[in-house]
Amino acid sequence: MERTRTLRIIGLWIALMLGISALVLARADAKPLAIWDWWDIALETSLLVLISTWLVMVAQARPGGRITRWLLAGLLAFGCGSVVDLLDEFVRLDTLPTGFALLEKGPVPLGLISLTIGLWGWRKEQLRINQQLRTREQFLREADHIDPLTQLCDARTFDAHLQRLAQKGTSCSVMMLDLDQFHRFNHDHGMAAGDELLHRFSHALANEVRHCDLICRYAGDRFVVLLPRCPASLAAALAEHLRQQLPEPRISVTAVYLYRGEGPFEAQSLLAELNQRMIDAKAHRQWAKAG
Ligand SMILES: Nc1nc2c(ncn2[C@@H]2O[C@H](COP(=O)(O)OP(=O)(O)OP(=O)(O)O)[C@@H](O)[C@H]2O)c(=O)[nH]1
Repeated sequence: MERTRTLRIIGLWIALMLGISALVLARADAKPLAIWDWWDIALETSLLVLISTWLVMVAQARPGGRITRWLLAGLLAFGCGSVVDLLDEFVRLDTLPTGFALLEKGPVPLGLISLTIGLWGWRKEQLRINQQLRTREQFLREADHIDPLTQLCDARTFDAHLQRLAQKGTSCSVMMLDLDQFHRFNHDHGMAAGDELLHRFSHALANEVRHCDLICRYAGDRFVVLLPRCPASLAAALAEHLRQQLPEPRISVTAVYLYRGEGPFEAQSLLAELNQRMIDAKAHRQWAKAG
């Protein structure tokens, strides 16, 4: 469809160029070769080449419709004016019959008006499309269970992915990170500062894992990372590294992980085991602090 339209536009453009040239050259007096301005000729010719390129680009890139018609009509009119400007280098336009003055002065302003209307419509169209995309993105976010504060997946998405991996029997490590005494941080610095911390920490996490890994905000201050085909040794190193990514020295984070080798496994029991590890690690931390 776009190809046919492009060919039609190119055909119309060539016909217009030839028609105007034939009309002008047949009636105007030629200028002597000695006064031809080669710089102007080169400039006017390159303008025509540019306009031809724009015509092809608009015809190919835009869907049919009113806005496209304004743009194409504007470019064609502007192009006709440029053809006359180029001919002006070879013939004396003031020797043309009076009616031809329109051909010299009319197309460029008309073309610019038409282009302006087309561009204005294009802008409005783009704003509408952007709005639609934002709405669609919002819908997708909600449908895909994205946490609005951190922009990470939520627990449901994580459970679904873990379940799929468990059924397939892909080896993986699963990590859980939980902020320590986050309620105190909220209490001391305010909920807004707590939100900011969660936001920045989730960004830091996202920057540190591989593309194939999935990070989720599992609950308030608890994050989980699903690491397909990640051996336990790598998970251990990553847990230590991620613990250091907390962008706030007044608080710490506890990280635990589990590894499952090739072969189907029970997703729920893995999560239960991981939760137990977290409880043990927190208790150990409290105990060490008290001691
Ligand atoms: N600022 C902020 N706080 C949240 C959000 N979601 C949950 N919380 C807070 O996170 C805190 C979690 O409390 P706990 O589960 O006791 O965890 P903790 O205080 O980190 O204690 P430990 O995990 O035992 O170290 C609560 O005070 C919640 O109010 C949130 O979106 N923003």
